[in-house]
Amino acid sequence: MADLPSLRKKIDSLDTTLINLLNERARVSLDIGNAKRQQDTAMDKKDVQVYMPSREKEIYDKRLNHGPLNDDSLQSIFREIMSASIALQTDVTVAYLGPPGTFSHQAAHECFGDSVLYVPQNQISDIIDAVEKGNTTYGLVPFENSTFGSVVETLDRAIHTSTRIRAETYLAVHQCLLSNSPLEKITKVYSHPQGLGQVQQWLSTHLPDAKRVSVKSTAQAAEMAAVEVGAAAVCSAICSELYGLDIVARDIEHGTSNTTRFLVLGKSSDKPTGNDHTMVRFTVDHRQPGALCDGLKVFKDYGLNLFKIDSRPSGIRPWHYVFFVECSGHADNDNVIQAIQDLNQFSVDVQVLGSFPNVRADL
Ligand SMILES: O=C(O)C(=O)C[C@]1(C(=O)O)C=C[C@@H](O)C=C1
Repeated sequence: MADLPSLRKKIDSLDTTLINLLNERARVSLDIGNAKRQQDTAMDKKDVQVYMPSREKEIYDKRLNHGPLNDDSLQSIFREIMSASIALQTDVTVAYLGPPGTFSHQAAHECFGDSVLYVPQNQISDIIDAVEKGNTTYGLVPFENSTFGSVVETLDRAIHTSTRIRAETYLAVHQCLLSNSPLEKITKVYSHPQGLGQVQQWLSTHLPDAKRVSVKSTAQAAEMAAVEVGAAAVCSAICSELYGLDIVARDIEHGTSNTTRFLVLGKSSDKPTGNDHTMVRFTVDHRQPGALCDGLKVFKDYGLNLFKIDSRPSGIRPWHYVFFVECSGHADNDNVIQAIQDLNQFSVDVQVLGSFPNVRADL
């Protein structure tokens, strides 16, 4: 084997080649950005889409990794290459549920990397407002958790939105109990309702008498617990350093594989990849017997698989609901177009909330 100085010389030379290649790639990315702007002259320049989940999936899927780097390491490296790439094409901002240290912050970072600007928002509806008003390029919202279910704040705001889903991303969620008081002195526990829901069994066993207080986010809970004796927060371990709190207990979520699914929102969806999902929102006239059943049957008629159904009160009158349905396919696919057309016969206010590449290997 060669000696250390000559191996390091080899690394130096490879680094120079890598930097040159990365800059060559960056120049092509700048050209892509200009081509996108020229393609759609009618579009407000601000609205040109630089984040292309369909293209990223293609890049990740076709990469032939012969090692010794493992796939996860390579994925992280490419994540940062593409983060720098989109930031070259335009100034990208991503709104997320703040303050820093929330699981949303981590999910946004895993999706967009280091080179974009993250803008914390006080509540989920503010994220959607920011995308709608054009105050941010993209927004990331929590959609559902594998343990505690749908994030109702997201659904309720999604009843009235002109934003479109552009991508989905999943994050493994490990909840911790953070406090500057020992467990036996904790009388109050702050968290987002999802955080409290995911750890309710643990709290019932270990802190049955502590008051549970819902706040706007897990990191806000940490901020509050940091200035109150006897208070704790259910949040990410990252908040320990960020807000100066001790980790009293780790991994207190119920069950295994606690995972949260997030949606990336923008002004438009991306193009089909061949493995996409579409989210549709509609209401039915419940005085018409079988209206919901007939509405759902159209998906079967066109060979579309259904993955998720949610309903939320419409806010129009009591016992009137808005339905959210997630099906296979892309809104530009013929069978999805036809299914939506038929759905209009059985329901009102049908709205496609967006199509996005499916990133789950099991679907
Ligand atoms: O192909 C594009 O549309 C690009 O903008 C280039 C590029 C890349 O760097 O490869 C950049 C960001 C996108 O999310 C996907 C791909």
